[in-house]
Amino acid sequence: MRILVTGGAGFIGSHLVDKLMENEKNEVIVADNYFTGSKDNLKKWIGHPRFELIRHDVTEPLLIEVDQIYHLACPASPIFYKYNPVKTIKTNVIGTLNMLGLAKRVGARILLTSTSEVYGDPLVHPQPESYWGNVNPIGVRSCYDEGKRVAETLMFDYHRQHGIEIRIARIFNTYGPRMNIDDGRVVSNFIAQALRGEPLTVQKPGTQTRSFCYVSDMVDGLIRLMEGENTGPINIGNPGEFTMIELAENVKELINPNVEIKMVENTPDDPRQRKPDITKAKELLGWEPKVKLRDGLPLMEGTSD
Ligand SMILES: NC(=O)c1ccc[n+]([C@@H]2O[C@H](COP(=O)([O-])OP(=O)(O)OC[C@H]3O[C@@H](n4cnc5c(N)ncnc54)[C@H](O)[C@@H]3O)[C@@H](O)[C@H]2O)c1
Ligand SMILES: O=C(O)[C@H]1O[C@H](OP(=O)(O)OP(=O)(O)OC[C@H]2O[C@@H](n3ccc(=O)[nH]c3=O)[C@H](O)[C@@H]2O)[C@H](O)[C@@H](O)[C@@H]1O
Repeated sequence: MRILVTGGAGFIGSHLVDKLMENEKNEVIVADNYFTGSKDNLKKWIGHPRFELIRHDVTEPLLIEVDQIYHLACPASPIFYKYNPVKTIKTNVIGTLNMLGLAKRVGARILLTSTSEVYGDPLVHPQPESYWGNVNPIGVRSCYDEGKRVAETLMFDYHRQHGIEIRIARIFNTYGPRMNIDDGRVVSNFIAQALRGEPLTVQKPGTQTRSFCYVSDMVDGLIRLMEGENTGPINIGNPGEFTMIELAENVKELINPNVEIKMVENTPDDPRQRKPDITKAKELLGWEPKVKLRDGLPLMEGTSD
């Protein structure tokens, strides 16, 4: 099996590559432009005979021969996807179009890593896949959430029109080693702050919730979805729900009990609550997360691997 992983030099992508490389029948090709990812995340595979790394931007066509495509390429942290929003839209729309074109040409199965952000600031809680969402089409997050919604539409149109085999995962907040320590996402921020002895910056009101999935559980879910028979979309995430104040208290207790918790201003359109309904993943993929937040957080500490 020859497998392309776009965005494979990033956080989730590099853990996925590690897992795929464990199977000696797999050859893995990573295409990445290194915007938020790094070769360092893949250093143990560089030079391996079953591994290839290509510097490539998915907004440009890619002509290779593969059997499966895991399409992850896209900045995921809000500070990075808002940095150049037009580029984020191009990555989601033109990038997904190019990867679907590749899938069509070579007859490959393609999996898109969509996001819980397609539900916007959800009015239904927890969120099942049947919920169509509450998304601001013109806000500062729209390049990402509307971009992913169009990417999902493209996937289904290629499926219906051209018979492409598609899989869509709606990923909920994921954490683990190799997150960029300066990437602004809440778990990496709090851990970095706790290790430096700086106050943990809880954005107001602090009662907003998220559900955090450890990366090994995420990778397991993505591979099961790819190998299974269902197109999705399927939510992949951990249903344990925490307020940002609770998360800060957990990090304080587990990593550095001496740090303060400080309330700071928030950014526009921050979703107030988020928790996956994972009934479909349980029934169709036989998947549910194993790692609890309190067990996963200490695994982040001071490591790059
Ligand atoms: N981590 C999460 O909590 C989360 C949640 C929902 C969805 N997702 C999705 O999962 C995927 C991976 O997220 P992550 O957390 O590993 O993020 P990440 O930023 O660590 O990885 C993204 C990778 O894509 C690469 N990339 C970005 N734009 C590209 C382009 N135009 N061409 C080629 N490569 C490009 C980056 O360099 C990076 O290596 C993304 O599609 C993201 O939207 C992640
Ligand atoms: O899971 C998802 O679907 C999406 O979740 C995240 O987006 P978001 O939940 O906004 O992620 P964070 O930036 O980590 O923020 C989470 C919460 O923490 C808060 N926060 C963030 C940073 C901080 O220092 N303090 C803090 O309280 C934010 O206000 C927000 O309420 C990801 O970064 C997206 O890539 C992903 O698609």
